[in-house]
Amino acid sequence: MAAQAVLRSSARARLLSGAFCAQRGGPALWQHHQNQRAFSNGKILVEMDEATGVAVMKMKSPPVNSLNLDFLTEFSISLEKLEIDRSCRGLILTSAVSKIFSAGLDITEMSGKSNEHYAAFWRAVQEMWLKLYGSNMVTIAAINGSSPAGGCLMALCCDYRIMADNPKFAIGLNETQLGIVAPFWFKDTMINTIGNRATELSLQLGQMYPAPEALKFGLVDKLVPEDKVQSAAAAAMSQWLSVPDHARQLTKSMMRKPAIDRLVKQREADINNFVSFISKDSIQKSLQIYMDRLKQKK
Ligand SMILES: CC/C=C\C/C=C\C/C=C\CCC/C=C/C(=O)SCCNC(=O)CCNC(=O)[C@H](O)C(C)(C)COP(=O)(O)OP(=O)(O)OC[C@H]1O[C@@H](n2cnc3c(N)ncnc32)[C@H](O)[C@@H]1OP(=O)(O)O
Repeated sequence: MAAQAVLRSSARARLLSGAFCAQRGGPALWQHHQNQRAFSNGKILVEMDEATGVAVMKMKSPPVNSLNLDFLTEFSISLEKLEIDRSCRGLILTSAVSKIFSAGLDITEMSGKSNEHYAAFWRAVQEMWLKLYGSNMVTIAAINGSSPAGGCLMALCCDYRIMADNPKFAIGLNETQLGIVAPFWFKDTMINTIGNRATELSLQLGQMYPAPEALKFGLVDKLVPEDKVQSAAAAAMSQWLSVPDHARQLTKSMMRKPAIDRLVKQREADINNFVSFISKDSIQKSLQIYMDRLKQKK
């Protein structure tokens, strides 16, 4: 809990000091309507039901909800805002973009930029993971579309995953297919979900699993028809919220703290490692080839 407390208090200090917000022109304010509250800061919409204490966070950064520096900053601010709100007990993470949950890290943020930019970007990716994986809220991913790499990581950070039963939607950590490597904390998150052997296969092959296969591997917990994803997430949430918060939170922390502590201890080294890896000519070339292929498939 100590690392989590430090994280939470430093993030809270930043939030309250407005360091993030000043940079982005001020915090998004709650809008009230009956027993609903909502705020939006451009790429993310949050709607909270005050009666249930459940917030729904919708990623809305078309075309594919790729995780760029702006998105990640807004995501972390939004999450922190919910985390410090004592009336919010549960979070459903989903997408407002049709057919896509999230395309993962924005590849253009990892190509042709300065080392300073890579470092700031990676710090933001770490921050997203630390906050979501370490959240005290019940977190449920309502995966209503494809979810490669960083998108899969976001889903894996949640406590429970419900995916649309459509074989066209795939999920997985496909980094090796891009010629890059999932860092140890991506790997740890996957091991904690599906176990060591399945993770080894999955990561080495850079495997993307169509929804039915993802269910077999335990990468997601439940499949439901596409139009039932949100209602199934709400139903699962009420079951999770029937457990006393303090007991559930301590249990969650016990399960996740070793992985979180590991990154907290090595945060700067991990950033340096990312920067030296991603700035290599050979890696830049691989990413370029992958991006060219993506564009050519049209
Ligand atoms: C010992 C250890 C040593 C070293 C480790 C050290 C450090 C670690 C180093 C690196 C770690 C990096 C970890 C990286 C994680 C990631 O998340 S990488 C991103 C992976 N994502 C993908 O592979 C997704 C690629 N996209 C797709 O498969 C498809 O786009 C889609 C299935 C998501 C959607 O398909 P469609 O609906 O058909 O849409 P389009 O393909 O036409 O795409 C529309 C538009 O969006 C652009 N785009 C798609 N994905 C991305 C992306 N991730 N980033 C940026 N842009 C993206 C795509 O090019 C199209 O653009 P336009 O052509 O319209 O301009």
